[in-house]
Amino acid sequence: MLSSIPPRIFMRRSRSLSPCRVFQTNTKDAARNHNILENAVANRNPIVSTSRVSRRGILNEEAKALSGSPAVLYHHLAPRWLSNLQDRRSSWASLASKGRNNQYWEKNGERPDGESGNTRPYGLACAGVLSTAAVAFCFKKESDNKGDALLEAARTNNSQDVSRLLAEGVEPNHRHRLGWTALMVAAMNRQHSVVKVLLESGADPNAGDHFNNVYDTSREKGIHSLEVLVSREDEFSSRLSSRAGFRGCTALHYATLADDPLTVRMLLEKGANPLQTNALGHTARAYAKEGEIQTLLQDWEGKFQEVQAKREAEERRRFPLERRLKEHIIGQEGAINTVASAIRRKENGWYDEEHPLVFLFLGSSGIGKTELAKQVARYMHKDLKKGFIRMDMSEFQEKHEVAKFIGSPPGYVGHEEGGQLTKKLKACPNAVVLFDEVDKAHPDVLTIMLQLFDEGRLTDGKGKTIECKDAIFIMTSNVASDDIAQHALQLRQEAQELSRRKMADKLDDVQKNDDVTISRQFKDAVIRPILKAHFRRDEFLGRINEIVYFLPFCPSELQQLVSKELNFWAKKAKQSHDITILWDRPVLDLLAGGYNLHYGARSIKHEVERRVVNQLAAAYEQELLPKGCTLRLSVHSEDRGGAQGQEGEGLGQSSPSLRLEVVGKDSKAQTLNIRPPLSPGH
Ligand SMILES: Nc1ncnc2c1ncn2[C@@H]1O[C@H](COP(=O)(O)OP(=O)(O)OP(=O)(O)O)[C@@H](O)[C@H]1O
Repeated sequence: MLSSIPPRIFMRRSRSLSPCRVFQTNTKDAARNHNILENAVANRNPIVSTSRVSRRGILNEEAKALSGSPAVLYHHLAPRWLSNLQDRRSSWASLASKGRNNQYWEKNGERPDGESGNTRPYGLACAGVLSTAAVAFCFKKESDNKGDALLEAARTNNSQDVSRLLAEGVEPNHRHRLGWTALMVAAMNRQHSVVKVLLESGADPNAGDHFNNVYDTSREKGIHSLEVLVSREDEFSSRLSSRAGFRGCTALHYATLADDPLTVRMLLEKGANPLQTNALGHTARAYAKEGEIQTLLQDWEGKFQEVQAKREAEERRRFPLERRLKEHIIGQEGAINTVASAIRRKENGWYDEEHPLVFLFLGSSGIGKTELAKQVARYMHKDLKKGFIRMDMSEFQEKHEVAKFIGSPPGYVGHEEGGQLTKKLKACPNAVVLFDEVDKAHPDVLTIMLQLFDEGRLTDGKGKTIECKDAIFIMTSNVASDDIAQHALQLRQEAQELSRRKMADKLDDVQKNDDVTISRQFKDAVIRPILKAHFRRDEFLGRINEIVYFLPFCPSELQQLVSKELNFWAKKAKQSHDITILWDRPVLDLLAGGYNLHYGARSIKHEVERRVVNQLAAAYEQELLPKGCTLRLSVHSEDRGGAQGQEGEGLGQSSPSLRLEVVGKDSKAQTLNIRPPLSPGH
């Protein structure tokens, strides 16, 4: 029977239990401590479920209370282990005898096939395999595993061994197979000299623990929970609760839990971030006892915030928002500058704090209105998902749909659900909120939006008020988009005419510039009246901080859009099929010809898919593209019909078409003869 117990459990070190001692315990104690494991399973993560952070919840109170007396600790823990082992042993035996080996054991041993009808031999075989697996598992942690030796030396405060191992090239951030680092072990066990050596050797004080709790880790790693518990207590610390969540805890969190001001100070001085939170969102200070560590962390948080603010300001100066936005958005310089300036005013405190920032993005479809809003959200909230709220206002065209927006009042259907906007704003009151196609919203919805823009707060159907003065609201609309596009095209034509004339007159100040600016006069005389007629309320338009104009793309921007698309597909071809795609400038011009003013960048995407990606897919299907080949795209304009089937275009046309060639190792190109998918021979 004993052979089915992982031998590792018998090999616990002095701090825990020796095998003989385990079995010397009296059964009365065992009964008292019975079912600890099951209770723990039933209550997986008490820390998550309680909103209040408590040291007591995370520290293993039993061990903490008894830590001063090893003898008492032994007597306390021994029955618990005995009872757990007995429980496990009987459950393994029963599983084995039923021929239902569990996942853990399947991982460690081979399950014989085809023995479903003969459960007894299978059960015995399993028991044998289980014990073999357990032995193998025990020996897996060999002393020659230098990374693990480092962890062990950190735990036992053997700074000489730590230094030697580091000098031999062991990675200072080496992790235990269950997720923690040597620095965390040393911090939790108050091993000051080891903490010092590790920090000096480059151990990262901000690395977070991958271990969450015994049960999650057991599931994730496919290791038995008892085994995980033993490892955590033996190789990390027995002072911590097996149920609390530790994922993301740094060495600073552990030093705080260990109530060790010296280590806390050492870590802070070596760059530990006191504002860093664990997976539960708690900083180290949340686990500090009142007193020295609490004050120390509070002081450093203040210092850190100052340094962080300075660093961010410096970063903004070095890499201004305009440049960041231009990395993702082609053209639309005027729109980018307007938005970036407004955000800069807000970030630097040069704005009206009583009102949120409100933009109206105007322009035709597919020219980057939504994309700009997304990039602003990304800048403001990094990659935080809830920092960007998108509301499709065409869903709020009817009067009764106001309820969907902010929630129904008490007694009405859907009251409990709450409103779509209010729910999301509650989760992130300073989000970037996009109201797409705002012109489609019902006037009653606009009234609510006006209140939101005006007061920077919103009351939901349950009567709860959400303060959102720090939010950024962006409305988009296609209203007046044709007028804007026509005006921009006209301005561009005039600018080109002017530069042509200047060139002809050999004047110096010729500007080769496709950028045009919508004139104030056009805005006042054309756009304002259209908006007024549409929204029918001056106060609504009056609350908009900036009306931002998006203009149709000029030829050079279209080429950039085509390049962006081709690069996207080339990357995909390389990653998925090891095919290299090359193209030249005329290809960009040819594909840019597919631009449609009404569909914007979407028409370019579509053109690239139609003329390039469809051909690639057909060629691949017909096995014309061997793995590792190079494919060249070029424009072919001879009046000889072109390679049959290329792009599926007709024969005998003189209009330029796209040619796909495979370039061989000898640099010779061979035109692909792609059969149209519907050809009879296919
Ligand atoms: N200026 C641009 N630079 C780069 N990509 C763009 C640009 N404009 C549009 N796109 C791309 O085209 C697609 C559609 O763009 P977006 O959603 O921003 O259009 P929109 O102006 O909001 O149009 P709609 O009014 O139809 O919502 C996106 O994939 C986007 O990445």
